[in-house]
Amino acid sequence: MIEIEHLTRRYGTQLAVSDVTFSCPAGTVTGFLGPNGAGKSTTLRTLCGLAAPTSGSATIGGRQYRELPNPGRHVGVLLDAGAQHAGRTGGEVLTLTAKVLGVPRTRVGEMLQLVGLDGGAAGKRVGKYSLGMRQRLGLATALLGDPEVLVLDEPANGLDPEGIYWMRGLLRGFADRGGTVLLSSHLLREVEAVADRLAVIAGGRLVASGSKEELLAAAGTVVRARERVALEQALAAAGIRYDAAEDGALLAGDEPEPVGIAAARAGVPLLELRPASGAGLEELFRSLTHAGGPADAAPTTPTAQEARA
Ligand SMILES: Nc1ncnc2c1ncn2[C@@H]1O[C@H](COP(=O)(O)OP(=O)(O)OP(=O)(O)O)[C@@H](O)[C@H]1O
Repeated sequence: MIEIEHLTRRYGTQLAVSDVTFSCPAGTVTGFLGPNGAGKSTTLRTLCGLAAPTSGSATIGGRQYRELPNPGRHVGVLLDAGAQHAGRTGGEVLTLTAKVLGVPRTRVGEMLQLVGLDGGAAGKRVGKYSLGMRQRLGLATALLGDPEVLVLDEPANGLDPEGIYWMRGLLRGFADRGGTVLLSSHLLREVEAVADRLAVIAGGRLVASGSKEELLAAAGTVVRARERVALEQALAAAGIRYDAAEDGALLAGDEPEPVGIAAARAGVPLLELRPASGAGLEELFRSLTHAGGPADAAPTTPTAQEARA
C-alpha cells in the first residue's frame, strides 16, 4: 500500500507538487498521469526518499522509504533508466545489486530471462544498450529483491509496441499476485490498458483520482449540434459545465438526460448525444490536464468528483 498524503514539495519559489493526496492499494496497478512538468517525477522521488517533502508525507506500508530495512527487498524502483552505469554489462549491474540486496546469485539469471536480456545482451556494456534495453534492465533491477511494491517513472519510454505489451503483462501479473504498482506516464493510452486506478496531476495539483470505472462514469456526455454556440448557451443556462471535444462536439459534465433536456428547452436540435465512456477517458484526461498551468493557479476545469456531482 502506497499513501501520498497532502504532499507538497517546493524548489525555491517553484511549487512542483501542491497538496497531493492519493493511495495505491495492494493488488492494483495505479497509473500516475500528467503532462510534462506536472509533478510526477517529484512525487515519485519524494516517495523513494530522493527528495524530502516540504510538507505532507509519502509512505509505503505506513513507513517512509528511508525507514524501510533493506528497502530494495520491499520496493522496486525505476526512476531513470538512462542513469545506469554505462561501463558495466547488464549482467554485472544485476550481480552487484544482488550482492547489495543479499539475494541469491541465481536470481540474476532468472531476472535477465524474465526481461528478455538473457543470452548476448547480458554480456554487453550498458552504454551500448538502447533505451528500451535499459528500461528492461531497470525493471530487472527493480524486481531483483522480490519486492511487494514497484515504483516506475515512465517505464514505457523507449519500448516498442511489443515491449509495451510485454511490460503490461508483467505488471498485471505482479499486481494479480498481490503486489502494488505505481507507474507514471504522460500518455493515457500507455497506462489505460494496464491500470485499475488512475491519479491525474496537472500543474502540481491532483485533478482526479479513483478507479478507472469511477473516472469513466465521471467522463460526462458527448453532445453535438449544428449550432454549437446555441448549444453552449443552452448548457451554460442550465448550469452544465462543458469543454471542447473532438470534431466540434462538446464534452458536457453531466449525464445525457439533463444535457438533452437543456438542449431541448433552448430549442437546439442535436446531432449526437451519448455517454462519453471509452474515448471519454481520453477527453477527460485532456480536459483535466490541458489547462495545467502553474501550481499556484486554481484548476479551471472540474475535478472528476465535481464532474460527477
Ligand atoms: N530539482 C529541481 N529544481 C527546481 N525545479 C524543479 C526540480 N525538479 C523539478 N522541478 C520543477 O518542478 C516541476 C515538476 O517537475 P517534475 O519533473 O516533477 O514533473 P513531471 O510531471 O515528472 O514532468 P516530466 O514528465 O517532464 O519529467 C517542473 O516545473 C520542474 O521544472
